[in-house]
Amino acid sequence: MSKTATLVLEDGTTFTGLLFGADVSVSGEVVFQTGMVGYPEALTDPSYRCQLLTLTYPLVGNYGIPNDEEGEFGLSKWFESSKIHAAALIIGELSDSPSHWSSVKSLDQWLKEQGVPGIQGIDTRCLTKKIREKGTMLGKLVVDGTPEDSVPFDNPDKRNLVQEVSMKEPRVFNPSGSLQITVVDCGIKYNQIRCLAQRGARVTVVPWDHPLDSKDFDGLFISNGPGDPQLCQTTIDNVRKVVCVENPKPVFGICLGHQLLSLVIGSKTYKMKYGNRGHNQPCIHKGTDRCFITSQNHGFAVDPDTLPKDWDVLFTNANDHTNEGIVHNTKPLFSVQFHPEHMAGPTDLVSLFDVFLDTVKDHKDGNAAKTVKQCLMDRLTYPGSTKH
Ligand SMILES: NC(=O)CC[C@H](N)C(=O)O
Repeated sequence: MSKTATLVLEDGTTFTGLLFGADVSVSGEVVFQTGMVGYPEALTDPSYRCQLLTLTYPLVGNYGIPNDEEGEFGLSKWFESSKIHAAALIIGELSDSPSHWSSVKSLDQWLKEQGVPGIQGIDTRCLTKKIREKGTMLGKLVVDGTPEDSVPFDNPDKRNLVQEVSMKEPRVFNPSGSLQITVVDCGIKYNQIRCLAQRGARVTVVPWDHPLDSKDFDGLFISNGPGDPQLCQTTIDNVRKVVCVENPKPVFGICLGHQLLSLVIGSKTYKMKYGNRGHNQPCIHKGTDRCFITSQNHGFAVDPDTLPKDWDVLFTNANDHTNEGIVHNTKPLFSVQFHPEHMAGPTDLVSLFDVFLDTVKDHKDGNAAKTVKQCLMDRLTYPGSTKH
């Protein structure tokens, strides 16, 4: 018989459910994600660190958990990092009979092994509506028998979470690649490394606070990661040294990387009411007006009204009109808020990696006839369109 557990929100609301996974009480920030699939990828995404992740899809775990096999470039084939980073999983109903060719264990078993608790039997629709009305809240999952006061609320926005998840030493992937890309690891998802390496890059992943020197790379990539971007001052200062120069090497940032690039150039970021997490977020590309469906996982956003004059908005969210990307008008610098590389999400914009690496190659060869802004425009224009 499963133990019961209680989810306590900072406004005093409680939800009681059944414990699964590890028998441990935790606290953090309660967020919701609307994806219908992708729980192995989401749970191992370092951007979810210290978050109690609510999945709005009603039945979770039905395709089980795959074996952690090594795939291309020595990266885990199915997971986005080496372990679960979310603090807890909150769901409606747990499937106890997973069925899929790749499944080797149940979600319950995996969470137990990883020391992460889950709670099921929660009215996730009610919980999500509450978060949408009141905004993201702190919360704790308290296992039956544990005194509630012994688990204090813990605000992850007060800590530099990036430092906790970033690699400690530089590491090279695809050493025979021809274009040298330095990747600042702020909590990177493996598929970002894979997307760069698959396109011929030699990828050197460096820790979040690694000093940067343009002589060391042909292009710079800034990864996703957890927490408030304003707490990454060391990364901001390091990136500024290579970006705010007359002729910077090409730069591409994703999610936290987008927020950090924005802070580097003097724009502002803010905490959103409840963020955007899911695999069906529509983003409009400025210039072609085309709408692309994207995967997202973020709680902070860039204020586009604070962009310097030589920068432009690249994408805007069609639901809430928040900023989804920026691009320099003439220099090879751009970044996006969404995840073009997402494994469980749409691949509409995975070609942004091609644009980045083509730009890196052209710059390396002294061949950059077009701005990256124009290259993005060319790539994203509908093939049959007569408009542009
Ligand atoms: N996925 C990410 O990189 C998230 C970025 C940042 N931590 C946010 O929540 O907005």
